[in-house]
Amino acid sequence: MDFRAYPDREMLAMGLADALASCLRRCLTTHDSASFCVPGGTSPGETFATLSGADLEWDRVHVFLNDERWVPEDHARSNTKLLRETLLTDKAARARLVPLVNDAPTPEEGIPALEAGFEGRFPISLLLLGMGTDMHTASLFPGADKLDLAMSNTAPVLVPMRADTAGEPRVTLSRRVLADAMDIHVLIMGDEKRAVLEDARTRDPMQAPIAAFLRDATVHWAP
Ligand SMILES: O=C(O)[C@H](O)[C@@H](O)[C@H](O)[C@H](O)COP(=O)(O)O
Repeated sequence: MDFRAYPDREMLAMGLADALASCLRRCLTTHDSASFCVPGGTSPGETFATLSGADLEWDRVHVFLNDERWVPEDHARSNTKLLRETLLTDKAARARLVPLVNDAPTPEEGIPALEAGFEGRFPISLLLLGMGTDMHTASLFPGADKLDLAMSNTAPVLVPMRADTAGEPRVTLSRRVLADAMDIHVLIMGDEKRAVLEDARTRDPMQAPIAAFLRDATVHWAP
Protein backbone atom coordinates (compact mmCIF):
# COMPACT_ATOMS: atom_id res chain seq x y z
CA MET A 1 0.00 0.00 0.00
CA ASP A 2 1.17 3.48 -0.88
CA PHE A 3 -0.01 6.23 1.51
CA ARG A 4 -0.15 9.88 0.40
CA ALA A 5 -0.89 12.46 3.10
CA TYR A 6 -1.93 15.97 2.01
CA PRO A 7 -1.84 19.04 4.28
CA ASP A 8 -5.55 19.80 3.76
CA ARG A 9 -8.66 18.71 1.84
CA GLU A 10 -8.19 21.27 -0.93
CA MET A 11 -4.69 19.97 -1.65
CA LEU A 12 -6.04 16.43 -1.55
CA ALA A 13 -8.73 17.26 -4.12
CA MET A 14 -6.13 18.84 -6.41
CA GLY A 15 -3.51 16.10 -5.99
CA LEU A 16 -5.96 13.25 -6.37
CA ALA A 17 -7.77 14.81 -9.36
CA ASP A 18 -4.39 15.24 -11.01
CA ALA A 19 -3.38 11.61 -10.35
CA LEU A 20 -6.72 10.32 -11.69
CA ALA A 21 -6.58 12.50 -14.82
CA SER A 22 -3.00 11.35 -15.58
CA CYS A 23 -4.01 7.74 -15.19
CA LEU A 24 -7.01 8.13 -17.54
CA ARG A 25 -4.87 9.98 -20.09
CA ARG A 26 -2.25 7.22 -20.00
CA CYS A 27 -4.90 4.56 -20.43
CA LEU A 28 -6.42 6.35 -23.44
CA THR A 29 -3.09 6.42 -25.25
CA THR A 30 -3.08 2.62 -25.46
CA HIS A 31 -6.80 1.75 -25.38
CA ASP A 32 -9.88 2.87 -27.31
CA SER A 33 -11.74 3.55 -24.08
CA ALA A 34 -11.26 3.61 -20.30
CA SER A 35 -13.49 2.36 -17.48
CA PHE A 36 -13.48 4.68 -14.46
CA CYS A 37 -15.27 3.33 -11.37
CA VAL A 38 -16.00 5.83 -8.58
CA PRO A 39 -17.49 5.95 -5.08
CA GLY A 40 -20.59 7.80 -3.94
CA GLY A 41 -20.82 9.26 -0.47
CA THR A 42 -19.72 12.70 0.63
CA SER A 43 -15.90 12.57 0.43
CA PRO A 44 -15.22 12.75 -3.33
CA GLY A 45 -17.28 15.89 -4.17
CA GLU A 46 -14.39 18.36 -4.34
CA THR A 47 -12.10 15.91 -6.17
CA PHE A 48 -14.84 15.29 -8.75
CA ALA A 49 -15.48 19.02 -9.20
CA THR A 50 -11.76 19.57 -9.90
CA LEU A 51 -11.46 16.51 -12.14
CA SER A 52 -14.47 17.55 -14.24
CA GLY A 53 -12.37 20.39 -15.69
CA ALA A 54 -9.50 18.13 -16.76
CA ASP A 55 -8.53 18.25 -20.39
CA LEU A 56 -8.92 14.72 -21.67
CA GLU A 57 -11.01 12.80 -24.16
CA TRP A 58 -13.93 12.24 -21.84
CA ASP A 59 -16.13 10.81 -24.60
CA ARG A 60 -13.86 7.74 -24.50
CA VAL A 61 -14.30 7.35 -20.71
CA HIS A 62 -17.04 5.10 -19.30
CA VAL A 63 -17.88 6.18 -15.75
CA PHE A 64 -19.74 4.05 -13.23
CA LEU A 65 -20.27 3.91 -9.49
CA ASN A 66 -18.80 1.33 -7.10
CA ASP A 67 -22.30 0.99 -5.66
CA GLU A 68 -25.70 2.65 -5.59
CA ARG A 69 -28.51 3.08 -3.12
CA TRP A 70 -31.80 1.75 -4.57
CA VAL A 71 -33.55 5.13 -4.72
CA PRO A 72 -34.76 7.21 -7.69
CA GLU A 73 -32.11 9.30 -9.42
CA ASP A 74 -33.54 12.57 -8.06
CA HIS A 75 -33.45 11.33 -4.44
CA ALA A 76 -31.19 13.19 -2.00
CA ARG A 77 -29.29 9.94 -1.23
CA SER A 78 -28.76 8.96 -4.86
CA ASN A 79 -25.08 8.52 -5.71
CA THR A 80 -25.98 8.96 -9.39
CA LYS A 81 -27.41 12.40 -8.63
CA LEU A 82 -24.20 13.35 -6.84
CA LEU A 83 -22.13 12.10 -9.74
CA ARG A 84 -24.17 14.08 -12.27
CA GLU A 85 -23.81 17.24 -10.18
CA THR A 86 -20.08 16.95 -9.40
CA LEU A 87 -18.11 14.82 -11.87
CA LEU A 88 -20.29 14.74 -15.00
CA THR A 89 -20.21 18.50 -15.55
CA ASP A 90 -17.88 20.87 -17.42
CA LYS A 91 -15.52 18.91 -19.72
CA ALA A 92 -16.45 15.58 -18.10
CA ALA A 93 -20.10 16.05 -19.14
CA ARG A 94 -19.02 14.20 -22.31
CA ALA A 95 -18.14 11.02 -20.35
CA ARG A 96 -20.45 8.02 -20.75
CA LEU A 97 -22.33 7.00 -17.61
CA VAL A 98 -23.00 3.28 -17.16
CA PRO A 99 -26.15 3.21 -14.95
CA LEU A 100 -26.26 1.33 -11.66
CA VAL A 101 -29.94 1.90 -10.92
CA ASN A 102 -33.19 1.66 -12.90
CA ASP A 103 -36.95 1.82 -12.36
CA ALA A 104 -37.35 -1.77 -11.11
CA PRO A 105 -38.89 -1.93 -7.62
CA THR A 106 -35.98 -3.92 -6.14
CA PRO A 107 -32.26 -4.37 -6.94
CA GLU A 108 -32.90 -8.09 -7.61
CA GLU A 109 -35.38 -7.21 -10.38
CA GLY A 110 -33.24 -4.41 -11.77
CA ILE A 111 -29.86 -6.14 -11.89
CA PRO A 112 -30.23 -8.26 -15.08
CA ALA A 113 -30.82 -5.16 -17.25
CA LEU A 114 -28.05 -3.24 -15.48
CA GLU A 115 -25.50 -6.05 -15.93
CA ALA A 116 -26.07 -5.96 -19.67
CA GLY A 117 -24.78 -2.38 -19.69
CA PHE A 118 -21.42 -3.51 -18.27
CA GLU A 119 -20.52 -5.71 -21.23
CA GLY A 120 -17.03 -4.82 -22.46
CA ARG A 121 -16.29 -2.54 -19.49
CA PHE A 122 -13.91 -4.89 -17.61
CA PRO A 123 -11.25 -4.93 -16.37
CA ILE A 124 -11.78 -1.54 -14.73
CA SER A 125 -8.98 0.80 -15.87
CA LEU A 126 -9.11 3.06 -12.84
CA LEU A 127 -10.86 2.43 -9.52
CA LEU A 128 -11.45 4.99 -6.79
CA LEU A 129 -12.90 3.71 -3.51
CA GLY A 130 -14.18 5.39 -0.36
CA MET A 131 -14.44 3.81 3.08
CA GLY A 132 -16.90 4.04 5.97
CA THR A 133 -15.80 3.98 9.62
CA ASP A 134 -17.21 0.44 9.83
CA MET A 135 -14.57 -0.57 7.23
CA HIS A 136 -17.08 -1.02 4.40
CA THR A 137 -16.22 0.02 0.89
CA ALA A 138 -18.57 0.13 -2.11
CA SER A 139 -21.65 -1.56 -0.51
CA LEU A 140 -19.55 -4.39 0.92
CA PHE A 141 -20.73 -3.92 4.52
CA PRO A 142 -19.49 -6.14 7.37
CA GLY A 143 -22.43 -8.38 8.34
CA ALA A 144 -24.46 -7.60 5.18
CA ASP A 145 -26.86 -10.30 3.93
CA LYS A 146 -25.00 -11.14 0.70
CA LEU A 147 -21.43 -10.33 1.73
CA ASP A 148 -20.29 -13.96 1.29
CA LEU A 149 -21.46 -13.97 -2.31
CA ALA A 150 -20.12 -10.50 -3.11
CA MET A 151 -16.65 -11.36 -1.74
CA SER A 152 -16.38 -14.76 -3.46
CA ASN A 153 -14.19 -15.50 -6.48
CA THR A 154 -17.23 -16.62 -8.47
CA ALA A 155 -19.45 -13.63 -7.68
CA PRO A 156 -21.56 -12.07 -10.44
CA VAL A 157 -20.71 -8.52 -11.55
CA LEU A 158 -23.51 -6.97 -9.48
CA VAL A 159 -24.85 -8.11 -6.12
CA PRO A 160 -27.93 -6.79 -4.29
CA MET A 161 -27.05 -5.89 -0.71
CA ARG A 162 -28.93 -5.16 2.49
CA ALA A 163 -27.34 -4.27 5.81
CA ASP A 164 -28.67 -2.71 9.03
CA THR A 165 -26.23 0.18 8.69
CA ALA A 166 -26.81 0.72 4.96
CA GLY A 167 -30.17 2.47 5.09
CA GLU A 168 -31.92 1.54 1.85
CA PRO A 169 -31.25 -1.60 -0.24
CA ARG A 170 -28.14 -1.30 -2.38
CA VAL A 171 -26.49 -2.72 -5.45
CA THR A 172 -22.73 -3.15 -5.45
CA LEU A 173 -20.03 -4.27 -7.81
CA SER A 174 -18.53 -7.48 -6.43
CA ARG A 175 -15.06 -7.73 -4.90
CA ARG A 176 -13.87 -9.80 -7.85
CA VAL A 177 -14.53 -7.12 -10.49
CA LEU A 178 -13.39 -4.26 -8.26
CA ALA A 179 -10.12 -5.95 -7.21
CA ASP A 180 -9.34 -6.78 -10.84
CA ALA A 181 -8.91 -3.06 -11.58
CA MET A 182 -5.64 -2.03 -13.23
CA ASP A 183 -5.10 0.90 -10.86
CA ILE A 184 -6.67 1.29 -7.40
CA HIS A 185 -6.93 4.49 -5.32
CA VAL A 186 -8.65 5.01 -1.97
CA LEU A 187 -9.88 8.39 -0.71
CA ILE A 188 -10.29 8.98 3.03
CA MET A 189 -10.44 12.09 5.19
CA GLY A 190 -10.01 12.76 8.91
CA ASP A 191 -8.02 11.20 11.74
CA GLU A 192 -10.71 8.67 12.59
CA LYS A 193 -10.72 7.12 9.11
CA ARG A 194 -6.92 7.04 9.03
CA ALA A 195 -6.87 5.00 12.25
CA VAL A 196 -9.70 2.76 11.01
CA LEU A 197 -7.82 2.08 7.77
CA GLU A 198 -4.62 1.14 9.65
CA ASP A 199 -6.67 -1.22 11.79
CA ALA A 200 -8.39 -2.72 8.71
CA ARG A 201 -5.03 -3.71 7.21
CA THR A 202 -4.60 -6.40 9.86
CA ARG A 203 -8.11 -7.85 9.56
CA ASP A 204 -9.94 -10.47 7.56
CA PRO A 205 -11.77 -8.88 4.60
CA MET A 206 -15.05 -10.46 5.74
CA GLN A 207 -14.83 -8.23 8.83
CA ALA A 208 -13.09 -5.34 7.09
CA PRO A 209 -14.05 -5.41 3.38
CA ILE A 210 -11.72 -2.49 2.52
CA ALA A 211 -8.79 -4.79 3.42
CA ALA A 212 -9.43 -6.77 0.22
CA PHE A 213 -8.18 -3.80 -1.83
CA LEU A 214 -5.38 -2.23 0.18
CA ARG A 215 -2.32 -4.22 -0.81
CA ASP A 216 -2.12 -2.76 -4.32
CA ALA A 217 -3.80 0.57 -3.57
CA THR A 218 -2.64 4.15 -3.28
CA VAL A 219 -4.42 5.74 -0.31
CA HIS A 220 -5.01 9.52 -0.41
CA TRP A 221 -5.64 11.15 2.97
CA ALA A 222 -6.06 14.62 4.45
CA PRO A 223 -6.96 15.63 8.01
O1 LIG B 1 -22.83 4.85 -1.38
C1 LIG B 1 -21.95 4.83 -0.55
O2 LIG B 1 -22.18 4.99 0.65
C2 LIG B 1 -20.53 4.63 -0.96
O3 LIG B 1 -20.17 4.37 -2.21
C3 LIG B 1 -19.64 4.19 0.16
O4 LIG B 1 -18.89 3.05 -0.02
C4 LIG B 1 -18.80 5.37 0.55
O5 LIG B 1 -17.69 5.50 -0.27
C5 LIG B 1 -18.38 5.29 2.00
O6 LIG B 1 -19.53 5.06 2.76
C6 LIG B 1 -17.73 6.57 2.47
O7 LIG B 1 -18.70 7.57 2.46
P1 LIG B 1 -18.38 9.06 2.87
O8 LIG B 1 -17.43 9.59 1.85
O9 LIG B 1 -19.73 9.75 2.82
O10 LIG B 1 -17.80 9.00 4.25
